[in-house]
Amino acid sequence: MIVHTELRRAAGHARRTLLAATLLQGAVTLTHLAQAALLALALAHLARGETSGLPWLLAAVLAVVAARAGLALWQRRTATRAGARVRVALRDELLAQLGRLGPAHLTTARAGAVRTTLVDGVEGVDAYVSRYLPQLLITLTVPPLVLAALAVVEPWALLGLVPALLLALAGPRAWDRLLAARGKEHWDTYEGLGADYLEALQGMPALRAAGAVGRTRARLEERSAALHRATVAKLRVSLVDTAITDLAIQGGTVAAALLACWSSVTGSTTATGTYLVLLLASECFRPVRELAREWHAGYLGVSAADGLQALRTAEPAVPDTGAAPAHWTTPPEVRFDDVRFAYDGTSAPALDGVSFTAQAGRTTAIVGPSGAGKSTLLALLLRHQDPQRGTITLDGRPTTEYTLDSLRQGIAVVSQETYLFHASIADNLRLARPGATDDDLTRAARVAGVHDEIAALPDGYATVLGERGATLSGGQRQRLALARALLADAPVLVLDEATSSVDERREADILRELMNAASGRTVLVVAHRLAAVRHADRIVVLDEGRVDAVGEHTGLVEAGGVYARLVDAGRAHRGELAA
Ligand SMILES: Nc1ncnc2c1ncn2[C@@H]1O[C@H](COP(=O)(O)OP(=O)(O)OP(=O)(O)O)[C@@H](O)[C@H]1O
Repeated sequence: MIVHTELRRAAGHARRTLLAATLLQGAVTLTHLAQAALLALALAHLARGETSGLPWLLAAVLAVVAARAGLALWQRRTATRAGARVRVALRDELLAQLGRLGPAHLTTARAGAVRTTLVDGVEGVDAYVSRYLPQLLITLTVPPLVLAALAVVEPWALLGLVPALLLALAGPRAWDRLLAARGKEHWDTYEGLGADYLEALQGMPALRAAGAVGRTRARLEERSAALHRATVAKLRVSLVDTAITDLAIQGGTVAAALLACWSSVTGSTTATGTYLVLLLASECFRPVRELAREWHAGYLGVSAADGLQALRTAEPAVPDTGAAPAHWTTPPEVRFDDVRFAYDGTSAPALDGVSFTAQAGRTTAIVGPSGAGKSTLLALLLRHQDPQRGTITLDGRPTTEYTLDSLRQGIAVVSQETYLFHASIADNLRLARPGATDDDLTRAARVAGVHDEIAALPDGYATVLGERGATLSGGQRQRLALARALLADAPVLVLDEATSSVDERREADILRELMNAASGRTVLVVAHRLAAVRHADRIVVLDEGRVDAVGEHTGLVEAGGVYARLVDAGRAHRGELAA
């Protein structure tokens, strides 16, 4: 009978439908009571040898049975509708929250665990809210009413029924704490296993390359065995619950029957009274029995409630307190001013005293050795995190003053990690702009240098991609992601190693086209291959979290320093490849 606050909150998403489902459940229960009363009357008639009224009583029983079938169907449909409403509302809410939390959340939470909460946890809440909760309300109201009715007919029967009912309802509560602990253990193991499987599936190429498939399989087997142990431990406690309930129900019914027989023998009650006690005593416990059954269906929801609450109430890495919409009419200037940022748990800052300006409508390249802080800089611009010191402004306004949604809509990003969905190429492109025409798609794909390859596919833009775009090469995936970002038509375009999987010649072509297409946007490009950024209007050289130099390609090469060393290293690398 555990009612977690999160589950009560979830029920609020379909309050009226749930109320209707509960009332219908009450009506179904009343048909059971009516049937028991009618049968008791029929049996009493038989005992007295009066057969005249019997056909009417039996016809009434049949009518009640038919009414129950209809009501039960109606009830199930209403409960299913309520559950679906709760499920949809909950998933909507959680997805919006995940959007607010941003990628920073997934560096601490495992994607598979979040998936389990979002899919299985929400399914569990549906079962709990739509099946267990209505039954709980019926159980708390109907048996007391039946007892009140029996008190009028045969008060002695209450001597057996009341203690049994109290034991059936309150007895299992002694195990609630243990059950909650076992439930949490079970859910944590279940979530962990889900996360492990997802990681193993996504990392299969790496596991195969490292010859680690066998070891991973053994680890997953051990995890499955741990889940089995947690399930058995949970069931053991749960079965004790059921055993106590069953014992109380059986004991109470037998006690009530004996007391009714005794009253009948001593002549203190009529035949009708005796049959009513015999049949209604069992009906008194029906809601308790059904509650125990629904408990097993809704138990997953109880176990998942903590996880759901944690996800729903998790604090985003940055507060969304800005009010200004990031709707710039002309491309904004992007300015970093004395920015310092250190990741949690690290002492050395990833960026320290970083100041530079990316001019409005121009292309600024950010280069530097691995670990220099380039990706961190872009993450701060997108407010996945906020700097601990300094400000980042767009159009003169700090990023913190813009609403998060509009800020992120105003900045289109193509990163090294492209994500394409299991959908057609056209649908993948239209993610950025659902209203884009076919001509818009073609134009963007041409600039990104992928149109000819798409057109050569048998289904062209209608070609359905495998999961994560698996049917395309790495370079094709990146160019599609590039086309998608161009379609977004955002005033700021960020390319984070966006052409790293594309061969060098094609990269130069794409970037030339891109500069033309993006003219009028503020573009920030991060690229390892310096040939890709040599034509940028301005190059910012980062080294160990600090700005080493800012300038143009020729000037930076002449000045020596980090940039010149990177250029030399690139030449040497190309030479090695050519040799
Ligand atoms: N999530 C994180 N937690 C802790 N430290 C991090 C995290 N991400 C990056 N760092 C550290 O911050 C520093 C800057 O990393 P960043 O990824 O910004 O460099 P980068 O220039 O983009 O490198 P690369 O060119 O290799 O992608 C590095 O020292 C890195 O180890």
